[in-house]
Amino acid sequence: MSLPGFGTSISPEESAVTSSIDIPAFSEWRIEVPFRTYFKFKVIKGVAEIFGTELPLNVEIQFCGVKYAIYAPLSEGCTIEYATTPNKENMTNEVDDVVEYLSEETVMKKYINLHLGLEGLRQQISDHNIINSQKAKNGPRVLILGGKCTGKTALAKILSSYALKMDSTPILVNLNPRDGVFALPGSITATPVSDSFDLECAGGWGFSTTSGTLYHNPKQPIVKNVGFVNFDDNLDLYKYQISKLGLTVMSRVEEDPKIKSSGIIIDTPPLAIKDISLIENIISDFEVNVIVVIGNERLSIDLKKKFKHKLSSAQLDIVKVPRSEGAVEVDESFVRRVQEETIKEYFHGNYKTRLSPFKTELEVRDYSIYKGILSLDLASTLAFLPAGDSYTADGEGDNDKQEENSLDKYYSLLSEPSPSNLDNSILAVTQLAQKNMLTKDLLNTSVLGYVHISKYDDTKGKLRVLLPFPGAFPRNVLISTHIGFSD
Ligand SMILES: Nc1ncnc2c1ncn2[C@@H]1O[C@H](COP(=O)(O)OP(=O)(O)OP(=O)(O)O)[C@@H](O)[C@H]1O
Repeated sequence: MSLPGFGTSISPEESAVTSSIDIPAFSEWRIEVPFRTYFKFKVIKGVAEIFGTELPLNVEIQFCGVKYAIYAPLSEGCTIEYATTPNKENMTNEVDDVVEYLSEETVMKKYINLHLGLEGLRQQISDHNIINSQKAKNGPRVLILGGKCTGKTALAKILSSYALKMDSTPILVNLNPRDGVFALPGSITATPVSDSFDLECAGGWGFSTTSGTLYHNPKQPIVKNVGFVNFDDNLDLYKYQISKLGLTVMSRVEEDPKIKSSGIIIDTPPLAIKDISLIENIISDFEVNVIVVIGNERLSIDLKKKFKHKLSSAQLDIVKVPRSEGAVEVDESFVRRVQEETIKEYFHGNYKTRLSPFKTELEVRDYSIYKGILSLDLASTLAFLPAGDSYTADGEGDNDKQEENSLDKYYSLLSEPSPSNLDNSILAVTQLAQKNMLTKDLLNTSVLGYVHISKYDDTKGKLRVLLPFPGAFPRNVLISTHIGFSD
């Protein structure tokens, strides 16, 4: 058992026995569970929540590979019973210790105040919209900004979960392609949050409708492909996809009065003032009217200077909130492991929901496969072109008319598929049928789902493919991502 406020380690052997802990009111119990350990627990008394999602009473919950805070939001506090066991799926008997400590220094009250401010706006707008249905207004469009691992995603989860508790349905937008939010890493998504998150899933989000009808209500995201985990691997493609996602979200908002008054919550990759043109794009694409800056005074001052005109005309509010001490730096190997778990779960499910993926073979010649261009590769390609020439997917020269249909900054056709560029990779299946496809359609399409290529047999021209469910595979255009995975 730990002393409040001090980190200790629980080794899985010593804790085959169940222990319990009382979390005092308005404190959080921070836990870091490694991938080789299962942390099983249940709330046996009081109310407990993780990043705004309330935990059920007396129901066993299981985590592995997470850094979470269990918060007691009510004055009676709560009691948790827990035990740790080795994660057998790792095929090793080695286990790692869980790090845990109780903290009274939580920022949750400040985050709840922020939520209450947003909820006040939603109520005013909802009342206005009932009376003026012809001139209905949009709910708050909140952009969360901050440095690396400052708890942006945790705050996005808290604000969405609390909005849901007040019967709102905000759209949660994830612009960080490192995270797979109801989709695979390498994408940006927008998801109406109409039910709670499934914290036991990789990343703490839940399944999407691609997995079918499940134990926990699956969500239906709008997905745009980026194909990279680092947003600046091709900034032009990233910005383009953000603007297309913004258009889709803003038209979705118009179709549904509840979503319209609930507003939008946007999570971002770590951005600084040097990324101001990207920040300006996001603000205009999603009509952002509230910016929340986490723990970075300099950034909030710089933004206030930059958007002075919008602040004075009350078009924009900039709010600074403190960073939680619990938000910890995660290393590259941890991020990669969460990405792998997200991909594994997409095809195979998890311990609670087993899915039945389907293996099949496809003829490569039946498909057009495109691949996102890395900015670095583009720079070297352009360096080899004679002056005045531009590279297009059709291999034709440059002129004004072709410019708008040109893919040259974004995608190139994989004209020579090979094991080196296809084996162990993820392909996004677009909504585009191959027939009569225009290059600009490829940029504007959304992602229908993903497949995994385990092997490309170049002598037979066949791809060995894993699909999330059985059935005929649509002859749609495919986009090969830079996301590797071996099943
Ligand atoms: N209060 C907290 N207690 C314990 N862990 C926390 C807390 N807040 C956040 N974390 C954890 O700290 C890590 C970093 O937080 P988070 O992912 O929210 O930051 P981020 O700013 O979105 O990161 P990135 O810069 O990678 O986008 C995550 O593993 C998250 O679960």
